[in-house]
Amino acid sequence: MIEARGLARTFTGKHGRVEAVRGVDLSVAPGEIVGFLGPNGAGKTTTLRMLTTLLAPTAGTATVAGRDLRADPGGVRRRIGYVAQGGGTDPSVPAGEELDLQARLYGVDGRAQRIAELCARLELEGLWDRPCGALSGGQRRRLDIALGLVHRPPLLFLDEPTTGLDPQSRGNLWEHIRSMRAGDGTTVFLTTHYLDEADALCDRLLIIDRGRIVAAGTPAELKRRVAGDVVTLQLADPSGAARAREALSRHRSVRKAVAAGGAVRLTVEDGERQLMSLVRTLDAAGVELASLNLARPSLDDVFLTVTGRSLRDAA
Ligand SMILES: Nc1ncnc2c1ncn2[C@@H]1O[C@H](COP(=O)(O)OP(=O)(O)OP(=O)(O)O)[C@@H](O)[C@H]1O
Repeated sequence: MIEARGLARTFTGKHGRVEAVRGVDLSVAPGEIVGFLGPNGAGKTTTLRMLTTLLAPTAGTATVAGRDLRADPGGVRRRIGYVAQGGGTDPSVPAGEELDLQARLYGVDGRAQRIAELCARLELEGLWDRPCGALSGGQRRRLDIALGLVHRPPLLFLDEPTTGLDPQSRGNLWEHIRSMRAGDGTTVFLTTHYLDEADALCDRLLIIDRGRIVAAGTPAELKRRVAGDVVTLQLADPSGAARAREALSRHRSVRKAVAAGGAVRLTVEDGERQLMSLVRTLDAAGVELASLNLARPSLDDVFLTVTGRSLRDAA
C-alpha cells in the first residue's frame, strides 16, 4: 500500500538548513495498522506530509495507494484519507454539514448512506446539528476521522490522532480505528509519540529519530530483538556509577550498560538467570548495591537501545 525509497526533505530558511527527513525507506502492506513513532522533531509529520502529497520531497520516490507520488499526486490524493494534527473543521459549522460538504467535494456515490454508515460506526449519531466547536475532544477526533474516510479511501493517514485526549477517549478511539480496519480493510498509517498507543494499537512500528528510521518491526519483535531484559541496579553511593558500569559492561550477559542518576541500567540476555552473577560482579568491583529491579523490555527501552536516549526524555 506504501513503498517509499530514500524519501528526504531539507528545509532551507533564514536560520539555515534543516535536514528534517534524511532518506526514509518504508513498506506498508494492505490492511496493516502501522505506527510511526519518534520524539518531537524527529521527522514524523514531514514524512507524512510528503506521503500525502502536501510537501514535495527533496529526494526519493514513493508509491502510495498504487499511484506514483511524483508522477500522479492527484491520483494519490483521491485514494487516501488524511487527518491532520488538530483536524480541519470549522468550529461554527454543524458536524453534519461538514460531512455532507466533504462528501460533495469528493463526489461520493450514495452520499447519505455513506455518511449514515460512518456516523453509526464512529458513534456520531445525534451530533448532526451540533457545531464542531461544541463537540468534545473525542467526538471531534471521530468526526475528523469520518471526514477522512468519507470517500472510501483504502489508506488512511492519521497525524497524532489521540494527542490531547483523556485516557478513556484515547482507548475508545483505538477501538474505532481497529473497527475501521476490520470493517473495510482500511490500511492505517499513523504518527504518535505515545508508547502505549504504539504498543496497543499498531501491528507494526517504524521508529524514526533525527530524520532516519532506526528500528522497524512488530512491537513484540522489537522488544525481543532490540532490547533484551532490563536490569536496573540502584547504587548505595551514586558516585560509584561509572565504576559499576565499567565492571558490569564486561559481564558476558550484558549487551549494553548505561549509568544515569546513581543507577546502572543494563540490557541483559536472560535477565532472571543472570541476576546473582551480576550482583557478584558488582560486589567484586567493591560497589554497594541499594536495590535491584528486573523488567521485561518496553518500547522505551527499545528506543533507548537504538538511540542511547529515552523516548520520554526526548519527546
Ligand atoms: N517548514 C519548515 N521549515 C523549517 N524547518 C521545519 C519545517 N517543518 C519542519 N521543520 C523541522 O524539521 C524537523 C522535523 O519536524 P517534524 O514536524 O517532521 O517532526 P515531528 O516528528 O512530526 O515532530 P512532532 O512530534 O513535534 O510533531 C524539526 O526540526 C522541525 O523544526
